[in-house]
Amino acid sequence: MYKIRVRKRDIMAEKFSSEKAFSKKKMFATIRMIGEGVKNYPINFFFLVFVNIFESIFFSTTTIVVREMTEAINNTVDQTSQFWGMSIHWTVWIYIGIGFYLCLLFFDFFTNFLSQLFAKKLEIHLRQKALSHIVNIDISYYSKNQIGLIMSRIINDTENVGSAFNDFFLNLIYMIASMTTTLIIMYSIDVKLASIATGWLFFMFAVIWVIFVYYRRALITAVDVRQSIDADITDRLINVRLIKSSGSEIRETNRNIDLHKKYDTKQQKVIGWQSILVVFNNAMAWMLPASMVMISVLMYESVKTPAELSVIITTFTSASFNLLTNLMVLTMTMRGMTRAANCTMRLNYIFDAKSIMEFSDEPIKIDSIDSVEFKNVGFSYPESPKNQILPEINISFDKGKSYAFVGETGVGKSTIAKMLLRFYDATKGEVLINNIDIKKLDLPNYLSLVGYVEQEPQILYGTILENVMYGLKNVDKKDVIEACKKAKLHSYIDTLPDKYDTILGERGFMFSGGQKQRLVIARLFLKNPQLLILDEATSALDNIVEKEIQKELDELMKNRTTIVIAHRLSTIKNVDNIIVLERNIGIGQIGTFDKLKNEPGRFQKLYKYGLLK
Ligand SMILES: Nc1ncnc2c1ncn2[C@@H]1O[C@H](COP(=O)(O)OP(=O)(O)OP(=O)(O)O)[C@@H](O)[C@H]1O
Repeated sequence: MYKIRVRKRDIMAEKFSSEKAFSKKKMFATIRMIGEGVKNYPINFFFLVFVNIFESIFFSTTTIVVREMTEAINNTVDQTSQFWGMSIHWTVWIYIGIGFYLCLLFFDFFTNFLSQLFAKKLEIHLRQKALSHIVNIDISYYSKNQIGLIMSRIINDTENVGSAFNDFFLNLIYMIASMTTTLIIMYSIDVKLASIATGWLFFMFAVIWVIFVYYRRALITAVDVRQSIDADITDRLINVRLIKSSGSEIRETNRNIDLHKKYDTKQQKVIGWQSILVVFNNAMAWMLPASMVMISVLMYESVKTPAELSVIITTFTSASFNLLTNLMVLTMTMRGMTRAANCTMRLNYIFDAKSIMEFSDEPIKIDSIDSVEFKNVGFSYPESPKNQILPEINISFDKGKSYAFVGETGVGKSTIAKMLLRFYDATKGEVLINNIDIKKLDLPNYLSLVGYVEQEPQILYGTILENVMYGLKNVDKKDVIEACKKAKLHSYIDTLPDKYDTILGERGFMFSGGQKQRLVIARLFLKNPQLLILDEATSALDNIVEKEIQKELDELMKNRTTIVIAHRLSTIKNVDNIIVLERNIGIGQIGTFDKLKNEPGRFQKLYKYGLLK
């Protein structure tokens, strides 16, 4: 029994504009994402937390050193202070202070080192996870989502989650440890003054929180605009031929300037809120120590000796500086939290996208393709489920025979190829390979027996050798040369200075259409597939090149089950069976070329009106 695991029947498209509201769900999602880093790199993380806590405690205890030193200096008898039953001279306090300072530097170095390391590891982990997710997801995801937007998110948001983690999590730990230590010290010295400082802190925290609500929204909007520009740029670069061939360079440049104007406006808002925050922090930074001095004098001038008063004033001024540093840290924490939450939300648009395909838990491997059958197959694209492309279709393809699908444009010929490659599953009925539902097969194993040539050959940036070998195991250069000879490409490659090591540009820019087709054909000679699918493989070529390529294809087709999707007469003339697809009917006619040519029906019309060229 083979179980079919049904995944969520829901294609989630990437969102172009992110949700603005902050929610608990998003916060937990952020923590979960950082948690993935913790799970994968626990030693790095725990050392980091450890040194960070120590750094913050060392920083806060400087207040004690300041207080003890002031007390010792004010002690006119022997210039010592009493600390935990010991009399310590003020000069010794200087050495202790230097010791604390050096420890602080030591911990500061390791906090920085380990935090950067953790952030980068988290970034790499998320990049790999995102890439693995988007190559595994089914092809319909790409009909709804812009490549540029996905790329922008993978590149920027994974990096930002890492750095935002440093801002958020480390500063949070630092702040909690340091603020707690400072407040404990303050309360142990003077409860009233410590309470006033605490009240002050709460007030500042409330104001900073409000500012952050607006800052977050402005930031989300600005990043949305930038990412949609990134997506737009990628799209234009992919289609640079269109820009060049239509002379649209200036129009494109101006369009880009306009798009960036919008980004500029949105960024001004973000910068505005950031500046308000800085001014507020600075205003408070000046006021708190001054207020502490004034309040200390007003409260204690008449009840304490000048020496006691000077100890209180120095200690509280030093402590309030520590608190203010913590407040700066709080701002960074909140900024980090904002960025981390925003990036997580956008990355989750990618991670939450579910595949709509059904995969068997125990996929079946096959050694050969002996039969191919469409049994009661009906199909609508998941992207537009109401539009039925193929009504019920029944047909079987015999081993070693060739078949050609013909029909008007948009009737669903390429859809047949897409189902055989399992880009899509039939909405109704079954596609059977060796009488097994294609859904139950081990897909990589099945596809290793299938060869596919399409109108626009897929060429990757890399050498000719890498491109011919792509997706194949256990092949060497000798085999590649042999295959290129069969595809009549070798003599051309031989004229290139770097021969098989010649780098083909992006999507094979360096090759002509015919050469690209030949490269794909060479790949298939090398692969030696049992099922060959030719989807309008020669329709983009001129007649002369097409004739040459067709010879190579005929050679490739020999004794292989071949399914051709065709527009050209020359492609289908020699196939064993022609299948005529008709809209809303499905298969209208089947027969050899000679039979259908002489039989009244759709095929004769296509033939007579020259629709098959
Ligand atoms: N991803 C998709 N989502 C929704 N509809 C689609 C999708 N891909 C194709 N279609 C529609 O499905 C129909 C059949 O497309 P298909 O590419 O199979 O036609 P075809 O017969 O090969 O056409 P042509 O001869 O022009 O290449 C078309 O109407 C097309 O618009």
